Amino acid sequence: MVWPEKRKQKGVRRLLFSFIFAGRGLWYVVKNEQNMAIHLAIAATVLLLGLIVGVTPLEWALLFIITGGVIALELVNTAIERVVDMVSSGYHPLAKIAKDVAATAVFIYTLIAIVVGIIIFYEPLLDIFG
Ligand SMILES: Nc1ncnc2c1ncn2[C@@H]1O[C@H](COP(=O)(O)OP(=O)(O)OP(=O)(O)O)[C@@H](O)[C@H]1O
Repeated sequence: MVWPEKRKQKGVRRLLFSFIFAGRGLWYVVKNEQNMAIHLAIAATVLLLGLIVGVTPLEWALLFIITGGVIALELVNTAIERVVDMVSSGYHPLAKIAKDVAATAVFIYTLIAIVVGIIIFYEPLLDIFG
């Protein structure tokens, strides 16, 4: 099913509606999920740190992949949580598995992001503060 306000649109306007819906989704998660605020603050800090220490183009690419990846996974995690809440009333073992697995995906990617961040920033920060 396509939402009526988008179905009416064609071409570029339809694309524009997709961006508007995506923006609403992002805004919803930022407003309602404390974890997302934390992820965004860390992403901003990491990118600022990248500017300060002057990372290479390849390192910039990695930083965007890890920070964007954590944010994208948190969005998918929230979407899964909402769908599970919508279809399950009360406690259900499958609801628990779905939410736990989705949360684990965010957790594992976050751990990987931390390791990549340490690899990139360890030496430059040691040079500055060591
Ligand atoms: N309907 C349910 N049935 C069984 N277990 C559930 C159900 N809803 C949540 N749980 C369990 O409680 C945990 C927390 O669920 P919740 O919906 O609060 O997710 P959360 O990760 O804390 O969400 P948020 O990111 O909004 O804080 C889940 O990981 C799951 O183990």
